[in-house]
Amino acid sequence: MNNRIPVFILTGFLGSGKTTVLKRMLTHEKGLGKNPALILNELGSENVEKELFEDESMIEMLNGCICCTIQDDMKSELVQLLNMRQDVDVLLIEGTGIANPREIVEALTHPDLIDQVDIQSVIGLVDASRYLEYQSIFQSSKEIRVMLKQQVTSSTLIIMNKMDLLDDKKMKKVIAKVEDIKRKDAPIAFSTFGDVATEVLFAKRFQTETINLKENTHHHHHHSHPFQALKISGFEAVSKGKFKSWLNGQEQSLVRAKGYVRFQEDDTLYSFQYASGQLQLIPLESNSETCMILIGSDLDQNALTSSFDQFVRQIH
Ligand SMILES: Nc1nc2c(ncn2[C@@H]2O[C@H](COP(=O)(O)OP(=O)(O)OP(=O)(O)O)[C@@H](O)[C@H]2O)c(=O)[nH]1
Repeated sequence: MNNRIPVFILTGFLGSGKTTVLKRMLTHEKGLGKNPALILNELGSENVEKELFEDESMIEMLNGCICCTIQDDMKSELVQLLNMRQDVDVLLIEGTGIANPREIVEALTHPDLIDQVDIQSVIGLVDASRYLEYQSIFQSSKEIRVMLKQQVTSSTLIIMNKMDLLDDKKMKKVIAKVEDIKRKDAPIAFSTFGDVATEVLFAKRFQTETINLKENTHHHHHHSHPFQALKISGFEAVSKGKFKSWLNGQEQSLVRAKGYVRFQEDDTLYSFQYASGQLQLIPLESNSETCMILIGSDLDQNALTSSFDQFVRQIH
């Protein structure tokens, strides 16, 4: 008898589209009358995307990264969730943009869990519009190249996302690079906003028994991530134009930003997403405090806060 819960792991660099795909998967599963549970692992100290998943069974894991600091927490919370919620019939896990999915696989194959969960697929999102740049901008950082490579090589399905943001020539280059390192049996699906066919998305592509992580990939080292997440919160309504140009002006160090912002123009609270140099705003009916989570490499909190003050907080 096999009643292990199917698990899908979503991996991919910061802003590549994991949450976008996760939402599609949730909608699909719920449409089938299933009861999905989620594990979201955010880098910042607050999960600003919470409102997207209000009705779900969710374990939030903040302030860390599944792969190094809270792997054990994930394991014990998951055991607890599965004991408490006998009705969960599919589990979706989204790692942070800098998680090594192999470590998530490692946690899921722990003796306490292995009999309860059945990994279906490691779905790797690639931001096609930024793949080449990330490799070249960070040429000096071996860690980033290693991280991107780990995510691609561990994936059993690659989703090349953000196809709307690049031309054919660049696309060919990205495909060639990814083809070069991915698993031979991992197909590539091309997408815009994660619009991948559900048969492709939900196919079982992972065989727990054929991957021996213990021998190959587990390292008990304390590596430091080259990324940080900074939170700036409780600021006044800002000018929309200034906010955009401030974000664009941080191009050097800022890879990703998200949070809640209020604009002087209409005094409405927006949930914002900033990735690939693009700002997306969704108006909310909520009184949440404004906050910004900035994710990037070698961020200087003081410099960022004071520059934010200068450019955005000034009310003229
Ligand atoms: N233009 C464009 N934008 C996209 C596409 N897919 C996702 N986005 C946007 O990119 C931003 C980041 O997408 P998410 O799904 O939140 O990415 P993520 O991988 O979960 O990001 P992290 O939380 O940083 O790990 C959002 O504003 C999305 O709406 C796409 O195909 N094209």
